[in-house]
Amino acid sequence: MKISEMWTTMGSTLASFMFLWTIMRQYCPYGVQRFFEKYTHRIMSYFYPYIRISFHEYMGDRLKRSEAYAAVEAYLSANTSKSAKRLKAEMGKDSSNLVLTMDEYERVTDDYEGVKVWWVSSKVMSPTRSPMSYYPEQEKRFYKLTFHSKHRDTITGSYLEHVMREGKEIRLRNRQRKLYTNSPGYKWPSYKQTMWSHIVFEHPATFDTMAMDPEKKQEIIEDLDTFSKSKDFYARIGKAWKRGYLLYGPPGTGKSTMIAAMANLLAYDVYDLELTAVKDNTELRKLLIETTSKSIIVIEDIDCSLDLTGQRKKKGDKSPSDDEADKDVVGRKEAKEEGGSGSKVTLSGLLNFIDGIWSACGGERLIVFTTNYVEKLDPALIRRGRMDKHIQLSYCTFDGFKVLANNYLKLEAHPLFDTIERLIGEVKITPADVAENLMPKSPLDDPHKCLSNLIVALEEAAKVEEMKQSSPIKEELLQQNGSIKENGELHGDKAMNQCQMWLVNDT
Ligand SMILES: Nc1ncnc2c1ncn2[C@@H]1O[C@H](COP(=O)(O)OP(=O)(O)OP(=O)(O)O)[C@@H](O)[C@H]1O
Ligand SMILES: [Mg+2]
Repeated sequence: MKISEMWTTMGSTLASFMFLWTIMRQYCPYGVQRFFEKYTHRIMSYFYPYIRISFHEYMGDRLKRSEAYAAVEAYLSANTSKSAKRLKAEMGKDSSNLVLTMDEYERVTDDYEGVKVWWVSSKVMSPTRSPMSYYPEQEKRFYKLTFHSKHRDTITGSYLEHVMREGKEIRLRNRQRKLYTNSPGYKWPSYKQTMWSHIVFEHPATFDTMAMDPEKKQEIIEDLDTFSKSKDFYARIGKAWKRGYLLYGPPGTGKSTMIAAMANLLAYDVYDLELTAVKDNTELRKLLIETTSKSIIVIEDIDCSLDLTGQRKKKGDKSPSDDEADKDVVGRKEAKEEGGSGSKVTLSGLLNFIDGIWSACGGERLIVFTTNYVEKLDPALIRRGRMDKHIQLSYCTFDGFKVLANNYLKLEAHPLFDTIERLIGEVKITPADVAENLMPKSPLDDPHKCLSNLIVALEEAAKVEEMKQSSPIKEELLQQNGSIKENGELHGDKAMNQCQMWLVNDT
């Protein structure tokens, strides 16, 4: 018998067998079905000497996207996009180029040390849980690798290691850094939907553009650098690879800017956690699990986010100076209660979030809190181990001013610098205020004009300081009347007039 005839006979026999099997299945008891399936599989594998390995996008309870799947995706996008015929295009890093990956159900080949392997990208739709369920149908994507069984050791050993290593490197190179936020409001319950929504992170701040004491700046850079290279060290000392930073200081001193600079220095993603939008401690934990490594988890204005500060205080344990800040906290809480979406996150939930058992998953993460009122925070929240490094950001110094002058006006020296150096040592002015004065307001504003604006602002602020010291008028009174600061801007004239009026009334 000719070979072609043999194949034809075999094909038709198999087809008849499959047909019979389909009919039999309907009437066979389950046990008999299993028995047949098991042996069919064995017979098939005897004739079919190929091995298949699947890489599913979500494993287990689907809490996290599989790292292996992501690495394979990156590897294939770089190595096989030239041979694949159907491709998916996505915007790559810096939105400047397109990244091509294999489209679904596409098949490509790869060669490794003379061994040929096949990759197929595929997906299956998982059925909904019940006919009445409002869970949408889930897409389960996966890549399937097929190779001859005689190459088993090479493929499961060095080839897969090579794919993972290269895939991870490509992912790091092509990664668009992201700024995540936990979006409030109702979410359609779905396994696939993540707890975070994101946009591309494109903040231009760097440590070079930060106005602060140069030594302190260097110390922070070194600390961050050391942290990012300390994987083995953390493993050796038995600590989760994460570090807490507490940034505190008056408004406009650069806390948020520093977070952006940190993210840019280490090329990390940023997770901006809005605590008031987190329903309860369980949701907080889910959010934590969904963060990836190489990221900064930020909770801004931690003192205002929730009433975490007052929970351990007994009634009547308040100092009068606490009242001002407390108003903010209470105000927000009341607003939430009115809206009916109050958060049930507790202090202990937050403490566990930072260094509970779950906090170790993922690794290489910074947790950053910012606050204007460090003294109002619960000591447990900011103890070393949770918030390892406390960084105070303060009013602008002359060194800080020089950085800003260089950023805004490209000036390294100017005859007016001496005056500014003298004045800036006498008054408290935030870098945000200095920056605003240095900003050219019209095309005709030259550096001399901008520096003069700053000098005027500094002189007015100095006069106000002087009057405050020589009169019984309290600083709070001035600030309550909104005379010194309105929307974060320095209003010297207004403040001066107010002071003079009060002085006249006083005498
Ligand atoms: N140290 C600084 N170096 C450079 N620019 C700064 C610095 N501090 C503030 N600025 C400028 O002022 C603006 C406000 O700063 P930023 O938002 O970082 O202040 P903040 O400390 O986070 O204030 P808040 O406590 O109100 O959140 C920024 O856009 C930045 O341009
Ligand atoms: Mg801020």
